[in-house]
Amino acid sequence: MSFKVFVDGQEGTTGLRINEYLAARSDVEVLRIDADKRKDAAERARLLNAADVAFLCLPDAASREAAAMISNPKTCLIDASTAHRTVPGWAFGLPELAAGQRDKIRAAKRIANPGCHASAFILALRPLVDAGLLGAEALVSATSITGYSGGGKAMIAQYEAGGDQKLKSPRPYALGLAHKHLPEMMAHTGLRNAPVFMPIVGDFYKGLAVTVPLHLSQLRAGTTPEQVREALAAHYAGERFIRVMPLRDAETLAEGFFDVQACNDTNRVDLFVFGSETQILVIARLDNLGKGASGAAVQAMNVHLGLDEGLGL
Ligand SMILES: NC(=O)C1=CN([C@@H]2O[C@H](COP(=O)(O)OP(=O)(O)OC[C@H]3O[C@@H](n4cnc5c(N)ncnc54)[C@H](OP(=O)(O)O)[C@@H]3O)[C@@H](O)[C@H]2O)C=CC1
Ligand SMILES: CC(=O)N[C@@H](CCC(=O)OP(=O)(O)O)C(=O)O
Repeated sequence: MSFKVFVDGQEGTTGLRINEYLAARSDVEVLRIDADKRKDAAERARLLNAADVAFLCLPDAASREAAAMISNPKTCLIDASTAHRTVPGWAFGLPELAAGQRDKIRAAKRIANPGCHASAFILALRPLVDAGLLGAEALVSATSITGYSGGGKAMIAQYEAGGDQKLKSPRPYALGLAHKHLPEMMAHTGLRNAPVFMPIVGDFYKGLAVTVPLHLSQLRAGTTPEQVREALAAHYAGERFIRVMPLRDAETLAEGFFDVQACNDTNRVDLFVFGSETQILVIARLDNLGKGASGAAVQAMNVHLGLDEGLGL
């Protein structure tokens, strides 16, 4: 059996990558929109409603518009934008989030794909909240180092034009402390306070690592770095796309520097715990266009349709 799939926003960064994943598959038929009609509402509505699964790889406003165009009750939407990630009635497309999340994705006709920074942050902290090591009232901070493809076509063009000296060094942003991923970071970790979150974009195409620094005194009394690592390993036991690295990963420590790009071209998330007697760093690394966007969207489709979750990588 072949499923009909439509990518609304097929010419964009996330849409193109989804199409690359789908091109290798014989179990899906991709419905294409003519390039000159890709913003034609009637043609988009026709294809959205002809699809078993439609990916929305659009700015937030266009995603909301697309969602309102659906009249076919069988069409499942997987929205890569920020528009629906904490909206009731939309399942959060992160199968590894917690027990039961796959069932929600299977049952839903509306799936919100997590944001790239948010996926890494949530996967690093949700197990610690669930295990009672980190209280829901905890005040945490996080940084994220990301490649420039996270900013879509406009940012890619800016970096690839070259010549602007400012773009050569890493650039912290979201300095208004209101990054658009904060609501989903809170909603899906269970943390009641927004983290102090500072993303940093660098002069490389893709790859992302979120770091959460914690004093052990912020965790349940007596918690050790070993227990933090164990909580992550227990939460993700059997998850094919999540790798919990050994405590104080020797290879990284020997290298002396953290490689933000080592999950590129995979759908994997690597979780690290580095620690001293009093402090830890929890780091989650992913490809912002893999598990941070397009890979995650295709994985969610596979879960929804009851197919193997592998992406043929
Ligand atoms: N890049 C990333 O790493 C990630 C992106 N996302 C999210 O995914 C969504 C898409 O992002 P991304 O692919 O990076 O963005 P891009 O800017 O690369 O692509 C967006 C595409 O949408 C098209 N578009 C805009 N408005 C409309 C409309 N009304 N109807 C049809 N098509 C339209 C654009 O057309 P045109 O070609 O004319 O500009 C463009 O091709 C965004 O919401 C983004 O926040 C999520 C996770 C990661
Ligand atoms: C470098 C860069 O600008 N990154 C984007 C995040 C891209 C992403 O994954 O998130 P959305 O799906 O929510 O757009 C940002 O920080 O806003």
